[in-house]
Amino acid sequence: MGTISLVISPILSLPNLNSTCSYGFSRSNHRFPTLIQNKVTKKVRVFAELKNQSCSSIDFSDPDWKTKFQQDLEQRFRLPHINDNFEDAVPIPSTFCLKMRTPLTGHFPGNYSLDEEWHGYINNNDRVLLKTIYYSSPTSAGAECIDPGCTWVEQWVHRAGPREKIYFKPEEVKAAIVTCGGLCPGLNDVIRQIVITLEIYGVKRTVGIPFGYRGFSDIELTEVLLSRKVVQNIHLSGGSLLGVSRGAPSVSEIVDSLEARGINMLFVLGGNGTHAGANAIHNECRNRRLKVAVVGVPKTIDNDILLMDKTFGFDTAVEEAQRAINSAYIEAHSAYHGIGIVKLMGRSSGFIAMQSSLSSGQVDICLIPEVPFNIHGPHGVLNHLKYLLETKGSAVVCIAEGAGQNLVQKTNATDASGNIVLGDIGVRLQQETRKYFKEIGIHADVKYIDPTYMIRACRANASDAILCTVLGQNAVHGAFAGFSGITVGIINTHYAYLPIPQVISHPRLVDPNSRMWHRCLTSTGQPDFI
Ligand SMILES: Nc1ncnc2c1ncn2[C@@H]1O[C@H](COP(=O)(O)OP(=O)(O)OP(=O)(O)O)[C@@H](O)[C@H]1O
Ligand SMILES: O=P(O)(O)OC[C@H]1O[C@](O)(CO)[C@@H](O)[C@@H]1O
Ligand SMILES: [Mg+2]
Repeated sequence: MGTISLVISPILSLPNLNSTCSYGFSRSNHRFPTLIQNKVTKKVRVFAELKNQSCSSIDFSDPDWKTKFQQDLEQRFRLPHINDNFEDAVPIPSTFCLKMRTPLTGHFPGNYSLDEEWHGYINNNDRVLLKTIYYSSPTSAGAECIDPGCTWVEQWVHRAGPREKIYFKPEEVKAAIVTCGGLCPGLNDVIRQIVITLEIYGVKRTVGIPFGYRGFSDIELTEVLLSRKVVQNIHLSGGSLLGVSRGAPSVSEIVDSLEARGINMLFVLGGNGTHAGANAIHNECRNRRLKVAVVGVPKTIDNDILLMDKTFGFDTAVEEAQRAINSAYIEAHSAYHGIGIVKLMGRSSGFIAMQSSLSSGQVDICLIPEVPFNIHGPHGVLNHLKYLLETKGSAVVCIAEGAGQNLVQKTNATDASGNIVLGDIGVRLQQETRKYFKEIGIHADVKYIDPTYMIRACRANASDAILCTVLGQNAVHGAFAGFSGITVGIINTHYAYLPIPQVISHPRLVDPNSRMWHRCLTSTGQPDFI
């Protein structure tokens, strides 16, 4: 498939607020922007994320800036392929059948002609449009602009799905699946679909690596044989059939283990840390000239992976959070001057808190990491709670675990993967609320709910189950197509392959200038707390 480098590619452009240059106006105190002067817009906000990108070095007075910019992006979104290392690798016709084949014969039923015009595979030149809104001005709500004039630039990424030609003979494949990081609804659904799809291609050897990357080095842990029969019902429960862990052996140890086990397809389910690991494994395999396809499937209830509409597990988390919020509401509503506080997950990003608040319609105050707030003072949260008790009689607060970290004691601790252990803002807010109302002599009945692990451990809801199914299948198609160092995601409701570094350079964040955050504010009716 020399097509990888020869594609007549639609031009790719910078993709997302969270990973691109972005010019626009923020409604309130975004924690990143710095103000710079600009001829066109007088003042534009440039998000710190662009430090990773080339935008700051673009000379917009150059008439060719757009072309140069697009060439750069096309390069960045090019999918790494085993052909890069094995130029003589010869593809074979896909063994993945789009028409039903009978399990007994392994053949297509009749009426399938090879020269049929429609064959249903994805063409390597197919693309998915990353951005679908034309912003006529950087002042438009949520505007994500590349240049100060907010020029329209088409942004394309590679469409996911089965290719006509494959780079692995199924009988030579030993595939492995590993699930890392924290739990997330849908892990079992993805494992199941990967196993099933591999079998459809004709793979006979698929194994699960137990307890995340740890399973590669811990000799007490043995790989689990996986088949359609083994995984048939695993999606009916939450968690991961294979187990998860944080912390890991070195990349070199992992690749030693891959070599020793004869694994040549590795499916890695995890968040940004796991994907950083997957990319490092992919690079190490390249360095050692091993023909191994490493494909990620982004997993995180936090929804903090760049470029994607959402990650699997997020929808379920939002749905499950409704129960906690509703309980907090009922408690608060049934008490004299009741205040219900719910803490939801979201280490760096407030997506779960924002969407759960929006969805429930029962939240009066939503606090997320991306938007600074004060607890005390005339504009503080407590003063607004007082107002709510006086006017409504009760109040519900939904707070993300990563919110207000400047207001809690730093722990200076990290978990086994190196993630910072956060101070408990939920407990702090609860304590401060009790103290405040006691001090001002107003009765307040404060109830605190922390449902975090209950939300993470449940099985995927229907919408996530479908997402998992498509992602799992596409991960296998990507590996067979010869891509490595890639991940798969849903973008504007379509499915795409992306080079791993493009989605993990930093966590995806709620944009305080986005329509969604503004909708949340409209719904809660909360003021700025600064
Ligand atoms: N930069 C990195 N390079 C190699 N491996 C990494 C890197 N960062 C994390 N890992 C490994 O990836 C695994 C998962 O990382 P982590 O615990 O951060 O979870 P995650 O994938 O980010 O998921 P979650 O969303 O649950 O935090 C761990 O085994 C960790 O050691
Ligand atoms: O307690 P654990 O397993 O380290 O996981 C906690 C973290 O995992 C996440 O759920 C992401 O998977 C974060 O929201 C949270 O901070
Ligand atoms: Mg992480």
